[in-house]
Amino acid sequence: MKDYHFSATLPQDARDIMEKILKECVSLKTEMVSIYNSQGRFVAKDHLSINTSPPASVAAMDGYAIEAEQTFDATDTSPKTIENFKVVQTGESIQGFNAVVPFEEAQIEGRRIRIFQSYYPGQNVRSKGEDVQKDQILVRKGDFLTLFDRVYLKAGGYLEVEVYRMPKVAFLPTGEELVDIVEKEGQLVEFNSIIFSDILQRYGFEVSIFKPVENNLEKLTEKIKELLPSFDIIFVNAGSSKGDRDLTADAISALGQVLVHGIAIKPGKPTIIGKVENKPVIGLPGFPVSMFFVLKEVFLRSFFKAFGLNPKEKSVFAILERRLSSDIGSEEYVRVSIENTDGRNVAKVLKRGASVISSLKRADGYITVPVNVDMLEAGSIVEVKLI
Ligand SMILES: Nc1nc2c(c(=O)[nH]1)N[C@H]1C(S)=C(S)[C@@H](COP(=O)(O)OP(=O)(O)OC[C@H]3O[C@@H](n4cnc5c(N)ncnc54)[C@H](O)[C@@H]3O)O[C@H]1N2
Ligand code: MOO
Repeated sequence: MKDYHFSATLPQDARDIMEKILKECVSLKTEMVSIYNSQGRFVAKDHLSINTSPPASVAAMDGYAIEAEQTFDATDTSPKTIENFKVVQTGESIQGFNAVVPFEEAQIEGRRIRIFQSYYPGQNVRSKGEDVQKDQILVRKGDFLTLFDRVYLKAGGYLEVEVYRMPKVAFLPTGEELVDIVEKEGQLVEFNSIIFSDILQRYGFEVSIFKPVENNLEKLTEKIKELLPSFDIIFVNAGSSKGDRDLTADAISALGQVLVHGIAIKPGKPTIIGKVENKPVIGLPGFPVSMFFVLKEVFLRSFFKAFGLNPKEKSVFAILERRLSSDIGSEEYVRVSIENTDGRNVAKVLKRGASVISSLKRADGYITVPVNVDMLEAGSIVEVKLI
């Protein structure tokens, strides 16, 4: 008889198992890419600056390069006249001088200039190395490259950067009801593939989306087998719970091993972690919201940890608008919108159903309620991970 029950693995245990199989089965190669094509990639080694930027002290204004000391005590009523100066344009070296008087603040008198105030050394100057010093760390191994990391790399002398090649991942939806456009009763639009590709492409994974497979054990098993040689990780979507037509766990066991079926998280409980021919095969729940959180909080969190990656995700602190209750025994992800009221961030809890994408559309982020917490009081400060 089919077993309809699940035991749920604790979330941290499930993440540890995921991390272990990722380390065992996946290795990240590296490649050199142009700085211009490096957005959204993880750096594969520490990059130290080759250059100093600016390479010399340069003018920050168009004007006269001077020695600041010669202007000390100059005022409107007792100006100073200076003979030793050089006309410089913004960005030009001020070698031999230490300050710049903008054209509009001085009067030229033949080969001399008259100054009406004192200037300090370094005034209107971009000093040598003020932005980047030679040999300083520009980006660290594992850093997710942001726009300004890349600007910094180029300023520090790099035109190419060594990054990780992220795994090739397959997304295999299951269910004969899934179509691109609904034409008859019983059909539903397949949209989880958009969530999947967006979240993983954001971090540079090479994503391939396949057409839905029907709920047939033989067909599903065949399809997984066919994909194995070409991909590093296979994600099967839906069919993860224990309905009569939920076959993902059976297909994985037929080919390899199911290590986890059921995690104490909400939403996302029916998640499957498996291994076939030394490749991770992961069963994601069919509900879009569940799939989203499993990808973020189980798969990606474990992946980043396994390979020492820093995705630079952002979170903000907010005040919880209303008391929030949660089931003890599961780690719950609660979607919230953030509103700024009287200069303070207030987190408003949105609908909690796992099948409603409208609540994700409205959400700015989510709160994680730990396994052993059943209540967060109104007014408590919560960390909101931004979506
Ligand atoms: N008797 C039980 N039923 C359910 C349980 C349970 O413990 N016992 N768990 C529920 C929970 S929690 C979740 S989450 C879902 C997980 O469902 P499955 O992974 O088995 O997925 P399906 O039942 O096949 O699909 C659920 C729902 O999502 C739609 N779907 C599936 N794939 C896509 C896609 N690619 N794009 C858009 N929509 C998709 C599918 O049509 C279904 O409507 O199970 C509960 N049931
Ligand atoms: O685990 Mo389901 O994902 O709660 O809705």
